Amino acid sequence: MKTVIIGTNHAGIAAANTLLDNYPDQEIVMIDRNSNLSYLGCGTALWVGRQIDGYEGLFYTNEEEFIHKGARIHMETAVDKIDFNGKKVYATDRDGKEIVEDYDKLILATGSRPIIPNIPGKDLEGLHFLKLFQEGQEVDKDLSRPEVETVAVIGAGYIGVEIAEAARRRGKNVLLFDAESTSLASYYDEEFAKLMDKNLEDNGIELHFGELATAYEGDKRVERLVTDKGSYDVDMVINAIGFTANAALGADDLETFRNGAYLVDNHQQTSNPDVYAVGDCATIYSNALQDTTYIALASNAVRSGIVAGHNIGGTVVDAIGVQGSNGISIFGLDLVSTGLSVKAADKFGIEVLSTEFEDLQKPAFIKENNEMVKIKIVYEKGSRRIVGAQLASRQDMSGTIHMFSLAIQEKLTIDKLKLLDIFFLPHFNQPYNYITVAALKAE
Ligand SMILES: Cc1cc2nc3c(=O)[nH]c(=O)nc-3n(C[C@H](O)[C@H](O)[C@H](O)COP(=O)(O)OP(=O)(O)OC[C@H]3O[C@@H](n4cnc5c(N)ncnc54)[C@H](O)[C@@H]3O)c2cc1C
Ligand SMILES: NC(=O)C1=CN([C@@H]2O[C@H](COP(=O)(O)OP(=O)(O)OC[C@H]3O[C@@H](n4cnc5c(N)ncnc54)[C@H](O)[C@@H]3O)[C@@H](O)[C@H]2O)C=CC1
Repeated sequence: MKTVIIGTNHAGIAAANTLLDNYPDQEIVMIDRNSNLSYLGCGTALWVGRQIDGYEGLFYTNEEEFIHKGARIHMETAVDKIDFNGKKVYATDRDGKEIVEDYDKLILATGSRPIIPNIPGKDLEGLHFLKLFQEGQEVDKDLSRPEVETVAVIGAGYIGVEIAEAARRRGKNVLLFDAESTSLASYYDEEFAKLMDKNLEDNGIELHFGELATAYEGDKRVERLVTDKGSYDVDMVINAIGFTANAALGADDLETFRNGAYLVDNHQQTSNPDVYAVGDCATIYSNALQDTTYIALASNAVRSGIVAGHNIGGTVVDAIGVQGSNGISIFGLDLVSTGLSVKAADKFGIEVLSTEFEDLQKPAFIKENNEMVKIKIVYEKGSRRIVGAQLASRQDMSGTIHMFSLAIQEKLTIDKLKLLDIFFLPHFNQPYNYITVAALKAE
């Protein structure tokens, strides 16, 4: 059987490796218009901010590995059209030559692309987006120019906050804009987002929230950013206002979600049984929402690629849904969340209650490495099942959010959490630790 995979980044790679490592009878063809693959975008802010030596370690595989495994791979080759009835993919390679690949099964792993602010001045130099490795290189080059003193970042979501920190670490004046009233508004309730806002301000980043960019101004290169509240002299602008699914290739032939992403079932199959979609170009099931949604994360891209690979290979594997777990670490402040915030639950019409607590991670007699932790647990009013959790600390709490991710997945109630067996050792936590106390406080 021959499977063609369009898109060879995190989702396409996971699907290809699953097929190549487990199903030797499979013929695999991979196609991507980019010149590189497996780049960890999450590392861009780290190397641009000089927190890691360079970008070399941010690629975890390469073209040769797939050739070695027996795949055929066309890089710098853009798919222009798919004939879903004739089961053929039409592409153009780097020399302008047409490539035609027929398929038995097709995997769409075409990912996402940045949303472009629809405002005047879009053709000026000095305007950046941050999706591809090449775009990270451009941002890094611009930041290296001494005449670039002031940087505007539009969008205070994950990318915007991370790249604002990076530009600040490079000694630039940084203005961070967002349409919402706080940073990270899609992921955290206000009392958590405001911790990040203060952290950003304490590190010299100028916040402009509830402010919408209306124009880029300048001669050849951007010189001013105009918003609905003012006009700011800037030397470069980084746009980070979200991603949209790259689903144009199948939009006329496959069922799509309200945001244009390919609708898939729990085998990653689209409305065409021979066509699968994975990663940022596809929908995903949220266990918190108990509904189909869209969450563009590498963690989801990898898992959906694995599910598609096994189902095509012949092993029935059901996707188990996700919670949208995510985390961010900025100037030493860590925020992690999973499932729904109260604000997100309200937006989706889910009636919830919440319980909060804040305490030192360990007993006060532990003087070293003992930071405050703030926790909020969100649970559904009727069922009392946990639907979300948020944590903030200068200490690593990723293990805790993984536990809450499982709790949401398994529909654990807040009442079941109250007496959960959580070990005590003063080196690690308190006898009454913050999870237990927050749960015990729940009404
Ligand atoms: C700066 C940044 C930081 C991030 N940090 C994190 C993080 O910390 N944690 C996290 O979970 N997620 C993070 N993400 C999100 C994560 O990178 C994406 O969710 C992930 O890349 C999705 O993988 P994908 O393979 O589905 O899509 P993509 O990575 O978008 O890859 C799609 C591929 O398809 C190719 N393609 C598209 N159309 C065609 C066509 N017509 N012909 C040929 N090839 C085509 C593209 O060239 C691309 O290589 C970050 C993203 C960015 C930009
Ligand atoms: N640590 C992590 O897990 C990371 C995850 N990612 C993922 O990559 C994807 C893309 O990240 P982002 O681009 O940061 O998207 P995002 O959705 O996280 O943030 C977009 C931000 O732009 C704001 N915005 C939207 N339109 C605007 C406008 N016209 N003017 C001003 N602000 C506007 C929104 O309010 C939002 O805060 C997301 O799915 C994100 O989860 C990215 C980086 C790190």
